[in-house]
Amino acid sequence: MANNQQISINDLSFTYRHDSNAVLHHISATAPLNSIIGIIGNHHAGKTTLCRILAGIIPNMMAGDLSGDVQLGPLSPTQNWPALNQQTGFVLQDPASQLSGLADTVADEIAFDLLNHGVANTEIQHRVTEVARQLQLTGQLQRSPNSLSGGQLQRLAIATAIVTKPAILILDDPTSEMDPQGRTEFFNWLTIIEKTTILIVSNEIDDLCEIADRLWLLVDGELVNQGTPLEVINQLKPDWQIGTPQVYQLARSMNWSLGTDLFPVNVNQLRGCLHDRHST
Ligand SMILES: Nc1ncnc2c1ncn2[C@@H]1O[C@H](COP(=O)(O)OP(=O)(O)OP(=O)(O)O)[C@@H](O)[C@H]1O
Repeated sequence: MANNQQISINDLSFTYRHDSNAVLHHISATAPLNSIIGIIGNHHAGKTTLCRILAGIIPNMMAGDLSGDVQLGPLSPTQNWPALNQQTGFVLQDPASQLSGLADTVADEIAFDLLNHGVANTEIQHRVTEVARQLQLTGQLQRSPNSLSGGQLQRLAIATAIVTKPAILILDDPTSEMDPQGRTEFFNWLTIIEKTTILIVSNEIDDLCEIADRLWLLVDGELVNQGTPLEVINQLKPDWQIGTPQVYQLARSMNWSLGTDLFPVNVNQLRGCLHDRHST
């Protein structure tokens, strides 16, 4: 039975039009709304395809053979896409491709969707200023989007996605062009967004293990595991070829396990583990 408080994917399979092989095979997964879900996997595992389905781009804008069921709370990408679309911000792998191309300045680009929604001017200015501050674009507001660096473009794409305050944020590899400091700041910032369900594809396994409530692990189009980062990283199989966080590598090499025989995957867990060792 559908649960209005969770994301649930039930026996989802998908094949792109004109292809004979399925990209996603019988995927079933759940997670609570308002949590952070990291989607990880090997090369061409189907992570982007899953994001497109969650955002409703498949099947509403890209065709193919889709079976199974997807619910994001009360809404479904196949049955209630207009309503879901209104509540969803999506950041594509290629940030430039999601900009309007019509705005002269970064400020206008961020304001674009708000203008289309008929939001009042004072509110638009307030939100643009706030989002630019959060994403460190304040100094770029009067520049042309065409003049931005790759990392700044990614931040602009994120700004345009969050300025409408979506309840669901789907981020497909949003930090690939950011420098390490910008990336860490971005991941930290995700944890302070309230009342938002965040689904994020990323190869930055260290950062994901710091912030994600759950990980979904895709290998060759199959969901091979889901759970907390602690569970999923400790249950990796070598032939899946998934990178592990540095904390985990260090803890394994030093044999610093948590009481449960699991090795820590983030700094807090490592701290707890070292504290327990010193106090026994
Ligand atoms: N628009 C499309 N039409 C046909 N096939 C596609 C399309 N987009 C992706 N594919 C194929 O689907 C498979 C999964 O691709 P997808 O981009 O979803 O995986 P991914 O895990 O995000 O990949 P990456 O590791 O490159 O980020 C690949 O074989 C890819 O070639």
